[in-house]
Amino acid sequence: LRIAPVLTSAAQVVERTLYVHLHPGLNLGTGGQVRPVYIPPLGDLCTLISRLYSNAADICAHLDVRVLLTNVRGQLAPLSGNNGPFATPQTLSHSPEVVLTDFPIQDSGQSSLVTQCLQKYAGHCYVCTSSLSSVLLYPRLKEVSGEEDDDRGGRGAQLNPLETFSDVVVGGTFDRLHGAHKTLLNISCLLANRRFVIGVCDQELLKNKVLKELIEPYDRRVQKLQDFLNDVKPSLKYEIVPLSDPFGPSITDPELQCIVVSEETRKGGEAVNRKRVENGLAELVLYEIQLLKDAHHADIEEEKISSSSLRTRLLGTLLKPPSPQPDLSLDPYVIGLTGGSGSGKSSIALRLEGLGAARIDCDQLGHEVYLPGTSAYQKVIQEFGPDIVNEDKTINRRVLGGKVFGNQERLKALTDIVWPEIALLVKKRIKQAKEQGKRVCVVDAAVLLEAGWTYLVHEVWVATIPEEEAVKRIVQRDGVKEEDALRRLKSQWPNAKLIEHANVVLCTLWEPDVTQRQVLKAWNLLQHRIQKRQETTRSSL
Ligand SMILES: CC(=O)SCCNC(=O)CCNC(=O)[C@H](O)C(C)(C)COP(=O)(O)OP(=O)(O)OC[C@H]1O[C@@H](n2cnc3c(N)ncnc32)[C@H](O)[C@@H]1OP(=O)(O)O
Repeated sequence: LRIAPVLTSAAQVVERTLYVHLHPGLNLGTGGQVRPVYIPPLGDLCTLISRLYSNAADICAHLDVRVLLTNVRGQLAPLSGNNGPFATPQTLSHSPEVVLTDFPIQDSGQSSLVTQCLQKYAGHCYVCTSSLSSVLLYPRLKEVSGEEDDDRGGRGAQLNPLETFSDVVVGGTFDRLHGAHKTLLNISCLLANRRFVIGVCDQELLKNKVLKELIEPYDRRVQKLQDFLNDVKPSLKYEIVPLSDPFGPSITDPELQCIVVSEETRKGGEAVNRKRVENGLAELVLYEIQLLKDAHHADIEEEKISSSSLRTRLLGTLLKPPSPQPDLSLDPYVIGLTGGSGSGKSSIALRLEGLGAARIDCDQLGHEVYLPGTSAYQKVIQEFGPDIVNEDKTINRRVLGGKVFGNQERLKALTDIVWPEIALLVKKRIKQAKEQGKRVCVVDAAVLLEAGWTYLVHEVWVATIPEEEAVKRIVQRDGVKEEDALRRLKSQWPNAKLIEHANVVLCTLWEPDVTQRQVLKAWNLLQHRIQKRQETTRSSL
């Protein structure tokens, strides 16, 4: 009952990392020296950890919350010396700058005694900054009655000791480490006495994930795991290994005793045990944790806290700041919208036009450069032969497309002729848009990045869709064969490479109104950015 109000009031003080140190019954009111105590691993502690992270996801999702377990110790684990926990202060990856407590003081005269005592206590346990300060929180505790009140009394609490194990294993993708991951990791640390093995999905196992191109690189995910685990329980031996199949070391490591699973991955845990038996190894104890519910999930997102929901929320937001373009006027602000064939890029461009942008369709401009009498017309016929000319002297683009799509060399011969001509037309259209008073231009260009046109735009926005879905759409829309659709896609950059260069990513995989909401979000955020940049430019003049 205290968790939510305490987190709410702590979130007003903390900007980045909130470490949670547990000390049941901590009394700071005596004026004497207070020392940390060992806490036995109880089932109750698992509930507390899970509630802490679930409340934190609701209340202070911007904070990196970490529950520290250095002073949790099973009876079987050997004690090092007689000094109790924190014989020397523990170094955390972010040294605490302020220590907070919700210890209730009796009267205001007591506060300086309590804060002094608290600072000494914090300094004994952790290496803190020399300017460590302390803050007394006054959480607004809700009046409670009935069922909730009973819960405070411990109804349903598990005061039984938790069975712990020497070697524990878990597996997962661990993309954008969130509260549900932290619950899983923290509880696993609680269960493990000696070694904790973490399998991290990579390569093949990521193939079918939603928005897989937005998954953090393996090294970054591992780095975040190490950083978190070293803070939580530095005494454990951590082994982080890449998983290229669903089992990894869980089916071959004879020393493992327990695997931590969720309701969703329980079947996977059972499969691990079948394989272990086949391999002549003892079965693992399956410890199941509850999935954390995501109070803010949208209709296309999962009900549980999940990385795919977090990735979905990134759509339309600024993923990386645009590189400065000192030679490009800020008026109008130019968005280069690109994406593979069938990615739904044109529907996004149309929506942006509806919101007030000037839309420049480069496929359309590309067609204009083939008109008889233009400077590209003769060059293209010379390069590709007279069989691309229709009876009425126009260029048959379908025939030309057949010659270039799927043949990098021939496509390059064509684009070397037409891209400079199309770029001239784009610049002309941007100028016209400015004259019409448009503040934003959207350059809808299928191969903007391949053409090196980033010098023409302030930001790159990428429309993305999984390749299989793109093939389906192209076949349906253009009535071409599947292999032709694939050939067209292969002549463009893959999604992952496009996204690497993107400032903003949009995905049209779901219903049209979901895309519209993403576009609106991206547009609104863009308006803020434009305003800010213009203010900065004005103030620097
Ligand atoms: C930098 C830019 O993005 S400019 C715009 C793209 N245009 C070019 O690169 C010029 C070269 N391409 C062309 O001239 C024409 O596409 C042709 C002649 C090859 C074929 O013309 P058409 O049969 O009328 O096809 P169309 O121009 O509609 O293009 C078909 C698809 O191929 C894509 N495409 C066009 N050019 C290229 C290219 N150079 N590389 C890969 N894909 C391309 C189009 O964007 C379109 O994708 P969509 O499914 O998302 O609409």
